[in-house]
Amino acid sequence: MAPTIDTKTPIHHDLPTPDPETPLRPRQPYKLSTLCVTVENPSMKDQYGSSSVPIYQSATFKGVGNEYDYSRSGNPTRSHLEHHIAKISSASRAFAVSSGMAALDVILRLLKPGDEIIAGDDLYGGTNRLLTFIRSHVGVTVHHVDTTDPNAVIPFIHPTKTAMVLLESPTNPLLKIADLALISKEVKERSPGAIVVVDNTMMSPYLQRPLEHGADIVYDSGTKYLSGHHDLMAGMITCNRDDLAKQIAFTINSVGNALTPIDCFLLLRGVKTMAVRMDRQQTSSQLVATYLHSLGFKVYYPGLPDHPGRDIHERISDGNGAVLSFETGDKELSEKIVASTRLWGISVSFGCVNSLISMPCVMSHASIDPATRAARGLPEDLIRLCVGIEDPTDLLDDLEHALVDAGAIALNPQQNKYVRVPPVHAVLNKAVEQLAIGSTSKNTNTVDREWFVSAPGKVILFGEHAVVHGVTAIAASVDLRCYGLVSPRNDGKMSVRFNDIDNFYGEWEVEGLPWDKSSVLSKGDSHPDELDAQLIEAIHAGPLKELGPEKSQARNASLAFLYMYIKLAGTERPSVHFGARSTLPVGAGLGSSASFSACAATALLLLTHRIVIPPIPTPISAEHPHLSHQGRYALERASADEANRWAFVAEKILHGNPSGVDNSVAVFGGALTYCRPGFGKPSGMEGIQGFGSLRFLLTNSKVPRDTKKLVAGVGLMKQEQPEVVGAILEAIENISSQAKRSLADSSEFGRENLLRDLSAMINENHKHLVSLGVSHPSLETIREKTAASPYNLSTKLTGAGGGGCAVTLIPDNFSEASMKNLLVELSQCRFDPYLTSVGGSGLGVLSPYAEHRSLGAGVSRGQVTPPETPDEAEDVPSNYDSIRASFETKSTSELPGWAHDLGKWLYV
Ligand SMILES: Nc1ncnc2c1ncn2[C@@H]1O[C@H](COP(=O)(O)OP(=O)(O)OP(=O)(O)O)[C@@H](O)[C@H]1O
Ligand SMILES: C[C@@](O)(CCO)CC(=O)[O-]
Repeated sequence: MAPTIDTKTPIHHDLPTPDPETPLRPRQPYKLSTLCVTVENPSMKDQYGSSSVPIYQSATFKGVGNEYDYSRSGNPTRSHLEHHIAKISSASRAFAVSSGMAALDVILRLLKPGDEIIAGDDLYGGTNRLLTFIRSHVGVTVHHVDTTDPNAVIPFIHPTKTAMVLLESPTNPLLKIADLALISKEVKERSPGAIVVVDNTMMSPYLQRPLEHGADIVYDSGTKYLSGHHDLMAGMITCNRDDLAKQIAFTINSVGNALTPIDCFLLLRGVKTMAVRMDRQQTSSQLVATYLHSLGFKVYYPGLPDHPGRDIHERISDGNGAVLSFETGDKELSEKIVASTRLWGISVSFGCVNSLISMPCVMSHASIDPATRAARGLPEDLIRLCVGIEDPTDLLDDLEHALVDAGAIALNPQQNKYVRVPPVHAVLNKAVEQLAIGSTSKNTNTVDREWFVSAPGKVILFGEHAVVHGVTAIAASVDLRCYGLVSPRNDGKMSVRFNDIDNFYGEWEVEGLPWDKSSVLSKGDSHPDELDAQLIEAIHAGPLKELGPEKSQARNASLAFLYMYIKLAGTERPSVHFGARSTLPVGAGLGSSASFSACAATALLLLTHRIVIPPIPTPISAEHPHLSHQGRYALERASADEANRWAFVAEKILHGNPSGVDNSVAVFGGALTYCRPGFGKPSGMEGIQGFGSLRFLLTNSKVPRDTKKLVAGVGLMKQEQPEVVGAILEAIENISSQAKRSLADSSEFGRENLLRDLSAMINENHKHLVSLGVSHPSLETIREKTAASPYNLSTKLTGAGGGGCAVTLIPDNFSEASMKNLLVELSQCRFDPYLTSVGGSGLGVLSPYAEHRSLGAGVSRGQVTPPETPDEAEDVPSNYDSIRASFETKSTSELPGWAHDLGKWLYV
């Protein structure tokens, strides 16, 4: 069957420039983006006026001598697509086939044995593979040359033998630029019969139309930008020469690789949005390229000022596209970066609305053998980025996290910005970490066994108790912290000291602990959801058997620590001491247990190398703006997540049924909304802005209470009166979500309105907590005192209630004199009032690097002997100066300043 395509009559492009309305108001031709979205073919009007081209899903058409008879030869949906692509490609003819490679195959069938091709040396791997095939099976000679240099092409042009010059610009993946116009001219002058073919996939017709620059045939993989969604495969061939169009149509019809009607439909739909997609994608690409370039990576992108082909590219194209690549200097490092991204999908191909990352040498270009890759200058460590339409901030943030996780960049605390780590160091550092992680030998490095950590307490503004049952809570860190220090012993014992709980000291033989009652967790394993009841029982019956009910606080804290020690240190069993100290009131609703849990978990995770501190970055000269760092993020997110998971384990031991909000604030700091998983709705935490500017008064009623019991009490009430409690939970959820909205829109909303609304919500939330039975007369007294004239303040209980602390919102216009009076009044009632700021840093670790330590600040070995401490420190190597003695003897008020002065703290 002959193709139905009429190759003689050029396509009449629709949407011609409109006539001027008056000579004074000339009208411009429509822009390409308008043409892209307007799919109209004046010679194929739809009988029903459908606004979208219908899918003619029919293999055959009835009748004889009609325009369409068999879909291999022609199909109305395909005709529409071909007409449209021709229109936006400055072409008279277009052909749609089943893939980009099918398009090239059709084009290469123009060749005959003995012909010569000149092709680029940085071609897509699939192109290369097909060229190799036709070389051996058709007897065509292929010359690979650097087409970025027209002078390199000229010597290969033979007046009669050169049948085809195959060009790509920019090339994939090195983004080399070929002067399509100049090469076309040179070829035509020297070998008039040669055909110039351009693979335009990297640019799409929206950004580059090589037919306008002298090319004879252009092809595109329609799978990429033309369709834009990676939901179809297609190839497009365009040309302006009838002789070539005839041969191409003949081949497509003979081979039967024309595009199916449904794919034609999808492709046509995709093309309509191509202009907006490409605009967004290339704007983001420019940001990504600039960012990587500023870090000192070798970046290939024509939008960068130092790109060698930039001038030529600007002349022949309308934009820089959305593919770029960069070198890291090390293949292994590149593999780590690629594996560490979350938003950037690891995938071959490009042109999709989603961003992709790949390593050409192991993916799209793997079909080129390594020697050839090397000969063509394709770096093995090259990473290709294909930028999508996601928010560029997220793309940059994800990339930055991947670079940090892989060790390619690291925070330079002096400069407070990320800088590139020279590749050798990055790989070495990571190798050292790996070694440490993989080590099973007893740790002999003393410094490796001293870790000083700290974590903040929290104030819950809305949603305590309800959060345990799936309601969203709003909480923020407070400027009171727990500190944890793990330090070495060398006598086969392990010990704990809890200064804040009657200065409790406990000591055990390491080998005497109930190791056999615990299943050892492998390095990569997470703790299961359920606590190991057998281990808990064994710890109670063994190491803790002497601690009676009067020592329940110490017993619980020791249990939490021993449990994690046995679970985490099972293979190493280091002889260490752990001390905890807090500037927070213990058991008062300000999250003392969560900050203790975060400290104990983190110290143990560092001790057992399950989390590691990022290597010290080596500064480079190039400045670059830090994208996400706001005084935090010096500790990697993965480490923070792991610390948070284990802090939650300790919280379970201390609390019974914690929601996880307290430990999340202790680890991540700031202010956040938190919703516990498992309630059939979106869970997790989200940072909130606008909280940090609020002022709060915390008042400790000093009435002791037990969070575990209070939480269990609400749980019981829920079981007994599900409807009553359900309604309360719903009301609290409404408060939280309204508060979240108000805080998020505070600038629009107005500060005064925000404070007024928050006050009202505080009162309402407290009433619901009263209904849940978790208030206390002392808390009601604090409420009355703060609500009375002239203060008129709103107060609610915070945390578990039943005593503990109340939180009062302080309006901006609250006078200092009133504050003074209120503080006096509350103190006279024997309460402890405390003005606090919220939203500070989360988990912190004192940097282990000598460069970050302040000499002398913490050194006290031999100066002070901690009370009741055995002399085990004598066994510690003499070149080691522990900070333990000072840690255990500083007064609570001195503690934060002393810790701060020890050196650089790295925060989550
Ligand atoms: N500095 C510390 N040293 C040792 N153990 C501590 C320390 N801080 C808290 N704990 C442990 O946490 C327990 C207190 O937890 P509890 O949940 O009752 O209070 P909270 O966490 O301050 O209040 P909330 O959970 O309502 O915020 C203590 O009994 C102790 O076991
Ligand atoms: C009472 C509670 O909601 C907050 C304790 O600070 C318990 C929890 O969420 O784990």
